[in-house]
Amino acid sequence: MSGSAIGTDSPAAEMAAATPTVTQKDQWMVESQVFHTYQHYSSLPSKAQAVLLELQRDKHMEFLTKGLRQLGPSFSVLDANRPWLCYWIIHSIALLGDSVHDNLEQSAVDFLNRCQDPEGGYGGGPGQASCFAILYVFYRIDICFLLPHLATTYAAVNTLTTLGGYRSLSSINRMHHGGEIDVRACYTAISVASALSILDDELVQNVGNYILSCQTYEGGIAGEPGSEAHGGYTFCGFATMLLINEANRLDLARLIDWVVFRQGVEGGFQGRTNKLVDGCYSFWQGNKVLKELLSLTRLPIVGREVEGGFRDKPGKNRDHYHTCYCLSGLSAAQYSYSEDADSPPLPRAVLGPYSNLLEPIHPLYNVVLERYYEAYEFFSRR
Ligand SMILES: CC(C)=CCC/C(C)=C/CC/C(C)=C/COP(=O)(O)OP(=O)(O)O
Ligand SMILES: [Zn+2]
Repeated sequence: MSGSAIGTDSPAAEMAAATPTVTQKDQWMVESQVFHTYQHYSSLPSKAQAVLLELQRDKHMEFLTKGLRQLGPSFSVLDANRPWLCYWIIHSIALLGDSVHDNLEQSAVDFLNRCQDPEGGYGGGPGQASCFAILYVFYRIDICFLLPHLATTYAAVNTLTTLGGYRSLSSINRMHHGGEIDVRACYTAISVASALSILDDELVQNVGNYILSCQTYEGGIAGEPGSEAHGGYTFCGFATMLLINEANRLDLARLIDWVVFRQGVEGGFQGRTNKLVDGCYSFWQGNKVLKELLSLTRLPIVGREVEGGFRDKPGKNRDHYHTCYCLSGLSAAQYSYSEDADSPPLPRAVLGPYSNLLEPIHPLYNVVLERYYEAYEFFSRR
């Protein structure tokens, strides 16, 4: 899909003509150069080097589909993160403009359905409560005992939105009671309620006051009142304030200052003061939500381009979380200059060849934009 976003009269044709042939050795040279850059805090790769940074879509797809298959034929691996793994992998695949095979899609929908609590919300997997987990492990009794949780509910709803279609969207029961208290919980609850068109005054009551109480003296937002400001929670807090139309209550000038100063000289963002940059903050901090900052956004090139997948920083192992958020941050940066989703980004907004262009995301929910529209249509009519 990404390729088709390039118009015939697009300046991408110019860029494509200028793109040199890239060997695997070039790829490694560029990556090791960036690694060197990262180690010594000097400068970003030059334009000539950047043009060699071609996204290895096939390798990323291989890594991602292998990850889904490793969950087992009915996603039976015992891991409380399975709804998150589904989201990180399936959203990454959608960002690459690809889709999962129909039988894997069916397994994902069935699995998430088994994680769903009859009262609403999703747990980390069927059989997550300890005594029932023992039954599950020893007797393979999939009794669907659930411990619904806001974070896994967000992951499940975003996965089902990304899969799209009647089978997937109609499997969501739009009810849930209770939950934990912090800024991530505010975001996951408000994001899910908004995406499913069930946001109401009762749910929104006091949420803005709570988030205001988490904005720190530095200007960023902490997970709880009195804690340190952090990029992940700053995204959650700010996105929530936008979703409930209360963003202007925050001290936006200090918030912007805080985010700008989180950008490292090597490109990319650190999550908090005096910490190292990490690829996932390219989404949490570099996202279009913080629009004023977009012209400053640069991505650390942390792809494991030969084997597929992305990682926190060079030297670390690849994982599905960082693959999801590096690709999400990359997409946000690529579309940062675009006025609307219908006009494809200019080549200068796409690091490397124009074929690196990913699908656009909805910056508040972090699902591919067209899947968000489909879900919006679906739920706003029910
Ligand atoms: C919706 C959703 C999933 C939200 C999650 C938001 C998020 C990423 C919160 C970050 C939590 C946190 C304090 C990480 C610090 O990890 P660290 O100390 O290992 O990292 P650091 O050195 O970069 O701070
Ligand atoms: Zn990270």
